[in-house]
Amino acid sequence: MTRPTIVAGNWKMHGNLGMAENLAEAIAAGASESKAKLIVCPPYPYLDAVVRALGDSDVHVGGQNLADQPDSGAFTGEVSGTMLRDIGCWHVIVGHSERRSLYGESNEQVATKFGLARDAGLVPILCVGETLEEREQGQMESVLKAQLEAVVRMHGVDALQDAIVAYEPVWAIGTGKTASPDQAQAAHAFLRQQVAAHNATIAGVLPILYGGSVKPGNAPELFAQPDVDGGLIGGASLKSEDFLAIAAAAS
Ligand SMILES: O=C(CO)COP(=O)(O)O
Repeated sequence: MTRPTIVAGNWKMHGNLGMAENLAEAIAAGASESKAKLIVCPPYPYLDAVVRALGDSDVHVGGQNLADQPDSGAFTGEVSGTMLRDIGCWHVIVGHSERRSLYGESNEQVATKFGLARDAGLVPILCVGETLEEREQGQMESVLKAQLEAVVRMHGVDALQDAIVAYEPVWAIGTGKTASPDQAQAAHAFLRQQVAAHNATIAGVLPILYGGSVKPGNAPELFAQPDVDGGLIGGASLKSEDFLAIAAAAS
């Protein structure tokens, strides 16, 4: 079964308007070389400028988060999936480990956001991953299962049909410590098996990206793993040359 190869950049809370526009323009200029589908996720205030800077390139834009409330209402400081779709986003990251750990998002809250993203017409990028402590205590599989199953329980496995999963081991995020290709493959295969237990067809076409200190140097061996369908890139997505080099590794 064929799955799309996807390389997504999570810019996190970095940059300024000029940097966001320049980065988007440089990525748009190099995107036609890439066989992988490219997505960039800038901070909220720069989304509109990045959508414009990308013009009619094939690069899609995503939010980094969305409200756990539908459409609109008295929710100061929040941004709904409908608003993201309205300004030209096609994707949104849900359940990034920084949201889970720094802002206390539970598996259920992440699952709620996942459903609202889909309702708004966005393709959610569901992040899952274990901490170092959980891995060392042999809990990797149970953590991944709980994070994934919260979504399936709330929305059914069909909700994974137009979705992306990103395996991001917390210990590899921003640490320079990448999962080995074998470690990534084992986690990705486990996640795919979990989905297959509900529906093998959906599992077969579900893109599962790896995230955590991906760089141009380590991307080829990670992306060569059979269940690794691309990457969710943090630090290296802030330099167009690095992001495009990673994209080339996924082609
Ligand atoms: O958190 C990440 C992407 O969402 C990964 O970040 P780094 O690539 O900086 O480790």
